[in-house]
Amino acid sequence: MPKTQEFVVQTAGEIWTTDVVLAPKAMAEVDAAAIASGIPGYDLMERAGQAVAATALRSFPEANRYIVLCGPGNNGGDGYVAARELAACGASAELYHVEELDRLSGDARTAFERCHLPANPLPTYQMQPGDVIIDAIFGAGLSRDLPPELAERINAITAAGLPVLAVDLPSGIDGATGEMRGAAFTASKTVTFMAQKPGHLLLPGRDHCGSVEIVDIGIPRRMVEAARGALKRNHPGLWQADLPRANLADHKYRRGHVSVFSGPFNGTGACRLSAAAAARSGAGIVAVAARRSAVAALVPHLTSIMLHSVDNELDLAHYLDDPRHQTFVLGPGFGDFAQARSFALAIGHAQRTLVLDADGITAFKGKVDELRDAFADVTPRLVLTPHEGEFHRLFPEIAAENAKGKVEKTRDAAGLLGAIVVYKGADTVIAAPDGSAAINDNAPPWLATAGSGDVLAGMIAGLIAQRVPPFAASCAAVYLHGEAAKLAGSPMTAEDLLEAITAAMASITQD
Ligand SMILES: NC(=O)C1=CN([C@@H]2O[C@H](COP(=O)(O)OP(=O)(O)OC[C@H]3O[C@@H](n4cnc5c(N)ncnc54)[C@H](OP(=O)(O)O)[C@@H]3O)[C@@H](O)[C@H]2O)[C@@H](O)CC1
Ligand SMILES: Nc1ncnc2c1ncn2[C@@H]1O[C@H](COP(=O)(O)OP(=O)(O)O)[C@@H](O)[C@H]1O
Ligand SMILES: [K+]
Repeated sequence: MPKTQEFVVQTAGEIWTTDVVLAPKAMAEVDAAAIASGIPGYDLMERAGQAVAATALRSFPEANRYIVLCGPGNNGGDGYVAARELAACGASAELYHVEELDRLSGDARTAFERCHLPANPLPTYQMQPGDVIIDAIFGAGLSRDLPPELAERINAITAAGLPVLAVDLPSGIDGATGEMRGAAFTASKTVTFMAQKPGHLLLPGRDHCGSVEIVDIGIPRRMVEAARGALKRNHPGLWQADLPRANLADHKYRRGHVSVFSGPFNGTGACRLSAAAAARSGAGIVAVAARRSAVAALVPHLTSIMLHSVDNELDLAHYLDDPRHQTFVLGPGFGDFAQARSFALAIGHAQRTLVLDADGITAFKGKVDELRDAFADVTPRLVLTPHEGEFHRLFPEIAAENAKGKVEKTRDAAGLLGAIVVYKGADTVIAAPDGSAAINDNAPPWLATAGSGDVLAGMIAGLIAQRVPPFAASCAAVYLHGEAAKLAGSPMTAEDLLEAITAAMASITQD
């Protein structure tokens, strides 16, 4: 079974786990569709505000005062409902508004009018120990940087260390991209509605949300599911069914062959990490393909992993004559950019599958078209695993589009290249040319250690070699990589990470 989720939807005690991620625009469309279907918009706001009040009482029972900060839109509307509910429960609730009250309209105005609590301008708020801030200033409608005086106020509250419960999103965090717009609250807890937004999962947004609670406010779940589009939170439910199952009729070649290219004589460690990771991920045979000058360095370090001498393009052509050699890793520690390019292109033209990492990515700086043409196919045969620096190097125009977040950038790169792109980091995004995308959030900080990227490239190849489709293989490998790091614990070396792959796989596979 999939592992338990950190995110839960609560409906009258019922707990619903969901991987749905909706950008604010998609959420607004769902909202509008629900209202068009006959559900009054104000009812949604009532349930949202009541859920916030319930969470405030449950999570911060020790509060002296609940300080509800309300913005000019529907996020503020949720705040007025929450304040009313808290006061009705006998709690001390005080209201502060950030804009002129005459700007309120629609459901937010109704919520304000039904609240019957005095509302004061935000600058009159005097912080006191024991205050709990309910942040209902901006949510999905944040459209620009915060005004400087509001940013200052938020920073002062943060500096005072008062606990913050955010409504939908911490104000200042862009729900679509996770970017901070001038300043942002750092919440202990965030209550959101129906589905996660990219800003809850992408950095820095994720670090500002605290724990995220997803509340069902009565929009039919089928509407949420129908709108989910192609963006998901990465978790085993997405790819578990694609993972290979042990089959008594298998032989080692049927369980997949992975070839990893080595670097030069003094740079063979990276390829050995990739090769070992491919083997640990279940590939039946793994081979290192090395330039002649590196063979002597590799011989003492390889046992179950085979070694082939592939010195030049002619050797590679012979190697590709063997139809069992289907899946390749090129880049970790490779060095020679010209040869990296010619090898990668030859693999592409030979209709094979390639995981291109590290130096293999950098080698195609300014030459993305050649790579795309060599791997052009109906289904992607190329997986690219750039970290931020490599992504900027290969896709400078996409990287410079400041209005776009990591999901859009990864999708654009995948579309441009016709490849699966795994844009690494603490919030790795995996995207396919058809727009499918997943955000990963299980990687512990200690995964950022030398060689862990080499391990990931090998894991992806190891799964692809076992016929897991490349997008599913990439999502699975990224998730298992994070799980393995958690099992290995901190501090961790890339070798420790390798050791933990088996247990990580066992923890999510059924057999
Ligand atoms: N989805 C659901 O199911 C439900 C969602 N609900 C709730 O609705 C929320 C979304 O409401 P929303 O669309 O009214 O947007 P919201 O975040 O209140 O902000 C818009 C206001 O802020 C202003 N503004 C923006 N940026 C600004 C800036 N930097 N500096 C200054 N002003 C700025 C903007 O002004 P404008 O850009 O128009 O000038 C406008 O006045 C959502 O987060 C959730 O809490 C529930 O009630 C019901 C069910
Ligand atoms: N702060 C972080 N928290 C969690 N995981 C991280 C963090 N930074 C990087 N990672 C992950 O660690 C791995 C590092 O890969 P890479 O940068 O290629 O390192 P190397 O080249 O040393 O192998 C990637 O899988 C990346 O997603
Ligand atoms: K908010």
